[in-house]
Amino acid sequence: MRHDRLSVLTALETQGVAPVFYHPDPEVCLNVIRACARGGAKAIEFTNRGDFAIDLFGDLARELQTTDPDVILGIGSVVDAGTAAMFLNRGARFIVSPCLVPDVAKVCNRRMTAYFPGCGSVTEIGQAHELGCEIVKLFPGASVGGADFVKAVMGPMPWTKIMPTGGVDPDEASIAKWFGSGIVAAGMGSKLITDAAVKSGDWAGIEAQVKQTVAAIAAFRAKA
Ligand SMILES: O=C(O)C(=O)C[C@H](O)[C@H](O)COP(=O)(O)O
Repeated sequence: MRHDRLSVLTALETQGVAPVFYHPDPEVCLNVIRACARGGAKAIEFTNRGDFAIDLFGDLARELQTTDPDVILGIGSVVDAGTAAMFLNRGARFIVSPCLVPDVAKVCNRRMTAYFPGCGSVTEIGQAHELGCEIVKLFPGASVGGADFVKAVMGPMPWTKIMPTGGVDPDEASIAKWFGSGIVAAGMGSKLITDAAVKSGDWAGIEAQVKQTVAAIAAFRAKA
């Protein structure tokens, strides 16, 4: 299945939550990724952590392209253009950074792939727009100003699409606060895919948590 830039952006906005995940064991990764997809989050950010994360990512992407072609696997924690290119060549459908790296934006634009740069200021968000980034990651979301920051940015720059990541909870109050501020999606790691669930192999629990989060976001949007 072809996942071009537009369909990746649309999928991410529609599901509203980007699961953020890393584990060194490929079987655990496949179980978590499939649980997220069954829960309604098919676009998933794997993070570039640990030795050989690139090889692990390539193996996962190759397997999923055959078994689960609707999964949209992206890579996070990419901070240089060379690494971005290597992940693109291993099947990454989108690239995420903790910071704003213009050279990564150029590589992604050359390959017509969505890039979500980490931004922590209005100036960085403006630079991301100039570099062609449709959605910017606010990172670390809860620490650089939270929902109040998003609301303030949306005043003078209402075309901005923000995806906070870092410290975002999946509960209803948190979803109301963040989505009420004008975000288009949120990255969620440790609160969505808990260490306890991963350690105990509770894939059904992860699926249920993702499903509940996607539904809560959809319900908030329907009301707003
Ligand atoms: O590595 C990345 O690309 C990151 O985005 C850093 C963290 O994994 C996320 O910020 C998740 O944060 P929590 O949802 O608070 O667990």
